[in-house]
Amino acid sequence: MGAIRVDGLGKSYGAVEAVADMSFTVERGELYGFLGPNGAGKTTTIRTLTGQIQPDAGTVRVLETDPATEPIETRERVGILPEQQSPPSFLTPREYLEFVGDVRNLDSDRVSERTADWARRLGFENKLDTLHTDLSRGQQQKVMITQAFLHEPDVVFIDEPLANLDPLVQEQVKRFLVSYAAGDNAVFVSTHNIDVAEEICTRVGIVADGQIVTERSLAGEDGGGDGNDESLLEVFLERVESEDARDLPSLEQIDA
Ligand SMILES: Nc1ncnc2c1ncn2[C@@H]1O[C@H](COP(=O)(O)OP(=O)(O)OP(=O)(O)O)[C@@H](O)[C@H]1O
Repeated sequence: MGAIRVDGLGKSYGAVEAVADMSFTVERGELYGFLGPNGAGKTTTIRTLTGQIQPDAGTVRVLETDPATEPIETRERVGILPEQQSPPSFLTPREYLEFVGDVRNLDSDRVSERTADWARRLGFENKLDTLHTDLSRGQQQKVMITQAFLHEPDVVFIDEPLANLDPLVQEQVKRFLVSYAAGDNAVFVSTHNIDVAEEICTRVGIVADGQIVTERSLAGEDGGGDGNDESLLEVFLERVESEDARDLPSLEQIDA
């Protein structure tokens, strides 16, 4: 019984086949990295897993629930940090997080407590009552991270978790994600950042043309891994390099 189960998922937009016969499972305790080039189908997969769009084919289950038909259950047990989304410009972080807590059925004392904790942890205590429109991109990202974890979800989907964060906060967030997954939760991270995936993920799936082309176990916290010496970057380039990219000159050729 996986925390996330995707079986034969297919999704097209008109003539564009974004995801084709995709299957994978993520267990509790895993920090799973979803790696792939632009247009590989990562966002489309996350959108089906979070009930934002319906699959054309196959099944998706999050905590044994169908996110498209049971969105309320999903909302209470799942956290989402969507791609390139900002908190509402006309609200302050405190107001927005109160709203998120309300939607997720948290009592207001817990919301205040967790808001204060997160603001302290990520260093935005002095911005809690400032309108989002007056916050920097990085400060807005901190609020988005907070909303994803506010209700201590069992499963979290995060698109580019470290976008716009300074190196110090990046380190804190990376450590938090590792410890959160280790606490019997499933953390699913979509990213282009191969180094970060290699550093924090327990397992990665490499996506190309709407399918997982390979999966790899990494060292993670337990020092495990699948004993493969090839770097993740090498595996990535090998598996997703397109015909077009192969035709491009190498950097050495350009220098010459
Ligand atoms: N709303 C849409 N209408 C039409 N085509 C779409 C739509 N959304 C995505 N696509 C197409 O589906 C394919 C997969 O897109 P998707 O956004 O899932 O990729 P991605 O892996 O998240 O890419 P990126 O890393 O660039 O964010 C692409 O070819 C894209 O152009």
